[in-house]
Amino acid sequence: MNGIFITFEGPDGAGKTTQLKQLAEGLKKLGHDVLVTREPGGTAISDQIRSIILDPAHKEMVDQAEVLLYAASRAQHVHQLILPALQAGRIVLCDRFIDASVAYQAYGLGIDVDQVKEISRYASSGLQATRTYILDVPVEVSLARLHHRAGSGSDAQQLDRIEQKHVDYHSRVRAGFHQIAADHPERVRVVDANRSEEEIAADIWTDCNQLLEEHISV
Ligand SMILES: Nc1ncnc2c1ncn2[C@@H]1O[C@H](COP(=O)(O)OP(=O)(O)OP(=O)(O)O)[C@@H](O)[C@H]1O
Ligand SMILES: Cc1cn([C@H]2C[C@H](O)[C@@H](COP(=O)(O)O)O2)c(=O)[nH]c1=O
Repeated sequence: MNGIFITFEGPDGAGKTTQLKQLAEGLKKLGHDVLVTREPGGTAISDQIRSIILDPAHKEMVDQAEVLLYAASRAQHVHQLILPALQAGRIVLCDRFIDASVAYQAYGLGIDVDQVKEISRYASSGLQATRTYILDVPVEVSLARLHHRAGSGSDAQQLDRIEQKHVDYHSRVRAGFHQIAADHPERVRVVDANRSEEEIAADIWTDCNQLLEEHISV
């Protein structure tokens, strides 16, 4: 497979989408063929599953169903969209991937980490990201950004079922991301996201260009 698979992770509202878009624009300007996608979502079926998972009315959803719905969305996304793009040599930038299942469902909900990883591995046929940027920010900052976005102008939206969870849950998720970074130092870069958009983008740009140079020279 010739393409490069880059994922963005971190707590809700950390600024992943903002940074992913900036990186995509920069890479496109250099002439790279970039696919921007997200989880849950990315295909028609995966987007329908996303609506079921995130609907704030679905408060009765059991943990097992949540894990399997994220995995089902991922299975469709990986096989229909991501793998063909990587086989065509494209750079795939994905807003969340398997680390989100480990952080939110394993560390957040308390489900066994290995079980969540095994289900995700099956769903993705073992696909792993080449590089993962974890945007790290104190939970009170990311939740404040979310509330600000929810209440502002054209971006206005209701908080989804996961975003509405208690601050203690979001703190466990953040700690989970820290553990993932410690477990995978070769793949994961933790980026201090409690800075300006420009400072964060500059760090990601530097690291990503180095990654591309390494990839080309292999
Ligand atoms: N560095 C930053 N400083 C201050 N505000 C920011 C920064 N980056 C993004 N924001 C703002 O915070 C809000 C959340 O940003 P964004 O949508 O990029 O986060 P996200 O991590 O993708 O959120 P979600 O988890 O909901 O997908 C937006 O209103 C965005 O404009
Ligand atoms: C892939 C994935 C996502 N989540 C959570 C994380 C977020 O709260 C939502 C997705 O919303 P976003 O605005 O697109 O970030 O879903 C999860 O719990 N598990 C996963 O595997």
